[in-house]
Amino acid sequence: MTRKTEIMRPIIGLALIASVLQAFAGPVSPERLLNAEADNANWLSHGRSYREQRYSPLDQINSANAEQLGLAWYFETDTHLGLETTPLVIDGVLYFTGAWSTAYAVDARTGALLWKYDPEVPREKSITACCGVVNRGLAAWEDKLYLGTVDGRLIAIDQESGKPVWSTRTTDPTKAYSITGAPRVAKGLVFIGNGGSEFGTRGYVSAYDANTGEMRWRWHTIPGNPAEGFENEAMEKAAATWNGEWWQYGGGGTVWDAIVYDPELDQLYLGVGNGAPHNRRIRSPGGGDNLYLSSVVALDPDTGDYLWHYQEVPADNWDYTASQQITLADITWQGEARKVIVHAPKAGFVYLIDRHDGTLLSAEPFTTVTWASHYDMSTGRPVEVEGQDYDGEPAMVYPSAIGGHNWQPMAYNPESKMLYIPELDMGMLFDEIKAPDYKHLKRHFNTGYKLSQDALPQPVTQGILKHFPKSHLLAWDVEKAEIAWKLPHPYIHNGGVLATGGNLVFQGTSDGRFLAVSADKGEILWSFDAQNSILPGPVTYTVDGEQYVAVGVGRGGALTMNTGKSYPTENPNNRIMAFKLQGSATLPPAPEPERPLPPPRTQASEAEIEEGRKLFDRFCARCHGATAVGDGSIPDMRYLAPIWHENFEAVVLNGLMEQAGMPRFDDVLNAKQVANIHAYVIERAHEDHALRQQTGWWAELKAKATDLTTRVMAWFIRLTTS
Ligand SMILES: O=C(O)c1cc(C(=O)O)c2c(n1)C(=O)C(=O)c1cc(C(=O)O)[nH]c1-2
Ligand SMILES: [Ca+2]
Repeated sequence: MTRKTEIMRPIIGLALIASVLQAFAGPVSPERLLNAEADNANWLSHGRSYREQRYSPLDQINSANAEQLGLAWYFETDTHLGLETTPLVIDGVLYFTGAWSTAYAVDARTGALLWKYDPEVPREKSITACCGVVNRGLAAWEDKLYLGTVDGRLIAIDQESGKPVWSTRTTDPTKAYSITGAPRVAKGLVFIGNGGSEFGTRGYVSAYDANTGEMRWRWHTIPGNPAEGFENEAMEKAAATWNGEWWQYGGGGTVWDAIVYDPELDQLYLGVGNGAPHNRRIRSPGGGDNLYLSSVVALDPDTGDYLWHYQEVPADNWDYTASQQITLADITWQGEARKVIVHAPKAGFVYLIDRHDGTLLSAEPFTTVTWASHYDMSTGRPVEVEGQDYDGEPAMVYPSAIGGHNWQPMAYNPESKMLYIPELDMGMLFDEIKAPDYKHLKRHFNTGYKLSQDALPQPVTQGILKHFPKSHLLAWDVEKAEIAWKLPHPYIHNGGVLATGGNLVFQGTSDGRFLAVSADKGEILWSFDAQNSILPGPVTYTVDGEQYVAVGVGRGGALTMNTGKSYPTENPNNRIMAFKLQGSATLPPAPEPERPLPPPRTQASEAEIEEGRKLFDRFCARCHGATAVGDGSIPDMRYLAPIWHENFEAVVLNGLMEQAGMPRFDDVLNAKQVANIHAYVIERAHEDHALRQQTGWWAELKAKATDLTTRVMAWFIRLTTS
């Protein structure tokens, strides 16, 4: 080596560091987003980079020192209605969202609040948020952040001040649309979809100018009424795969979570949702694949023109959305280098899809799957199992409508080619409502099967001991298309995943533990008691050279609201918690739950209470929980204070508490029916109270089981208390 190069070396080094620092500071420029994977200090977009792998190379916290992790700080939001957010981390600031589509900015080192932006969503909107008034996060572009609101607005916020810059309506307010997903940004455009298929909507994605909010294009995922003409050729082609008058029911296909830009191939991928109603015989009598339901669709990001699609579940019948996280990877598949989409949606298979043209390379089950035996690789189509379509006969189907994996983010390590999936191994009984009895209700679930606590696996008839609902953290070897290891969790519906270069995988659990797990072996190395369930995906970042891991804590969303609480103390407000090595902050003790005594039993007959139970299952359980066991995010019907019993009818029928988010039900219920629901709720309160009066280990176990539910537990309780 010459003397000159020896002198040059540190100078070049310094210049490199300076240019890297420059690239990684200030507004979130297009270049910064394209290079997000190398920007270890930050978490610039929903899935960390455009490839949405949720992998960070940071290794200061690693499998050798993870047991020294501790709480660095926590930030308490002012609601308890569910936290599904993935925070963005931009130059020392965390930007995240909470219930009612509220956005927050906090100091990444201390958790101190910098600003809060509340878009003031009208509270009556809660009725058409299928799965809670939750929000999964923000997108950043230059000096702005983008927020989708549960009432269907897309809002640009100034990053520094938290003040709105522009706002636009992306949905028709007279229809049951909602937004829970994070917007995505690329090429100066903000992409946003919506939810609402359970109520009967037609899905679409829109692109808006990031600076002005002007709409550039909109692409519907399914055809509308052919008599009104088709928006494009893709819709005309799709219409040939539908029958009947599907547009009367909306048809579905909402893009409520995954939208991913592929900078290498300059394509935009949509995860398209389920059919509306779920029951295909009502939705499209006469059959058909019902394109583009349950498909991954590729569009031209500039124009919204259709490029290709792959339909994972033709003629969806089970709420099998393809909306779940889309991850981009470069792998070797059967000896060839391939650019693939790695997808593990509700239907229970890991799909490898070629990003060039949508060719299916592999589809292998990662959980119990009974609806299809396998995929025919010559056609790319699933082979459905007879009887699983619940045509005439009820059928226990795996996965359930919640899916083998839902919105909880997974993580993919591009070095080891390992995918970490928060899995749910659970089935559900589909019991069809036949076409003449089916009534479409505007503000309520329209599934085409019975919504009942009896939809749960029944121990005797369904071999429950073999098929007790379970949940695992799965390590899936993508190139081998098989499970590498499985970490079982004690309860269902666990949180999203983060993978790091420190041989670690982070995941929160339903029973309130935040875990560091060794990535190679699946061993729990560290665990923290977070006092509440953890559902979203964690993120990691550095400030002043120190690595942090942050995660949202709090119940809410489809599954916890329906299955009840799995944490024994009262749920505190939703929080963001950040951890670091030697972190020494502590949480105040969680309060004990208050359990007011139930009022005297009513005069209602057994038949009336049973009628109340059915109505509760149909209209109330999706938020207040099966068997009226609440998850703590909204009032638990077993522990209502006297004032709510006195005003029960006014609350349920007349919207007395509408401004707090409790919808009115006078469109579907009358006073007599509400009285029956009330009688059922009081009965459940007495059952619960009696259970808690008993002593001994058996009684204790049962009392515990009433909170630590899963609906199977609910069934068990009903059996053992009746
Ligand atoms: O079809 C739809 O429009 C739609 C929307 C959403 C949503 O926006 O949250 C969910 C679902 N479906 C869904 O099927 C589902 O399991 C689900 C879970 C959750 C959640 O936040 O926990 N949302 C949704
Ligand atoms: Ca759905």
